[in-house]
Amino acid sequence: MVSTSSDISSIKAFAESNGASPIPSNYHSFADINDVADADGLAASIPVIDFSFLTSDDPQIHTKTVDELGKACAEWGFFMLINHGISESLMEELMKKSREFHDLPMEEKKEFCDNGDPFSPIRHGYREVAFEYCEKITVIARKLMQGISKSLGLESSSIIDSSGFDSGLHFMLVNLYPPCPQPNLALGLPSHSDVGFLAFLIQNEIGGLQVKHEGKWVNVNPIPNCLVVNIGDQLEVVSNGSYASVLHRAILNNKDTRISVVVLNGPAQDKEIGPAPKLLEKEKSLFKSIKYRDYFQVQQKSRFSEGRPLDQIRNSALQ
Ligand SMILES: O=C(O)CCC(=O)C(=O)O
Ligand SMILES: [Fe+2]
Repeated sequence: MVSTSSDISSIKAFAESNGASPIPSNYHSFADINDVADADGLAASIPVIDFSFLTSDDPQIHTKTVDELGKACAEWGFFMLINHGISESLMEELMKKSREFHDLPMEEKKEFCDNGDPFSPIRHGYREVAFEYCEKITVIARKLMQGISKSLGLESSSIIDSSGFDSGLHFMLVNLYPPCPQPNLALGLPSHSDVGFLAFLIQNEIGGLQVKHEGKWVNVNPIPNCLVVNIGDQLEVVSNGSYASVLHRAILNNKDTRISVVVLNGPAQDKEIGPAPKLLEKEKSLFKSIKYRDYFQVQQKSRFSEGRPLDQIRNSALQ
């Protein structure tokens, strides 16, 4: 259920206290709720990338995996990453702490908002676990960005260097979806694409993520312990549209609470991000260059609206 931070409490309280009654009409989602997933067969063909092959010293294995990565980005904008090296226990601990955070009394949660540094008041060791996990994700993201650059025919460090990735804006979202008495009337998160280069998602054992593929919603049933990785808007821009930032959404169920943790990696805020110049030697530029900070504002304002935020920086066909 989409909400501002001020009404998160009411959704959770509603789910906990009054779960059997109809959901308030302001949570009804009319846009694409009836556009149900009808392509379960496709779920089996979601690409799987083996991270240990990408980082292999064997040039043949590495090159083959770079090709597979490029294909996954071009055809799906999305893949499951296995053998990424993050321990099962760290991922479990992160999910546990995330649940504990959502279960804190509202008063205690408010301290997170009131304090300028969202991490400073975190109790129960959440900060340490979240930092450790995010650091590991950033190392993986860096390697993937190198592979993705190569798959586009660019130098491996090209996107990292030109975007200021190493001082980039990276952040973590922790989503909680309580059981919804009428999951056919509401969405957990409406269709959207993510800002930045790559988004990494893990979830508890409850499914709900769907991606749009060839016009159809496809259920994503992650392989245990894999990272679900999707392309964000800035990679679509840098690749000049070759790797589209995938539309995805979260659906609800009426039985179990679902949690997902998403880490987004992106450029430095003051960097102008546009299509890679080398690609424009042979192609027309599909996007205007814009500072990441400014795009971020655009994206936050229109994230769940009808048109896509990327449309606002798309060059018109007439140009
Ligand atoms: O919870 C999910 O499956 C999707 C979360 C998501 O897309 C997001 O936080 O941007
Ligand atoms: Fe997302």
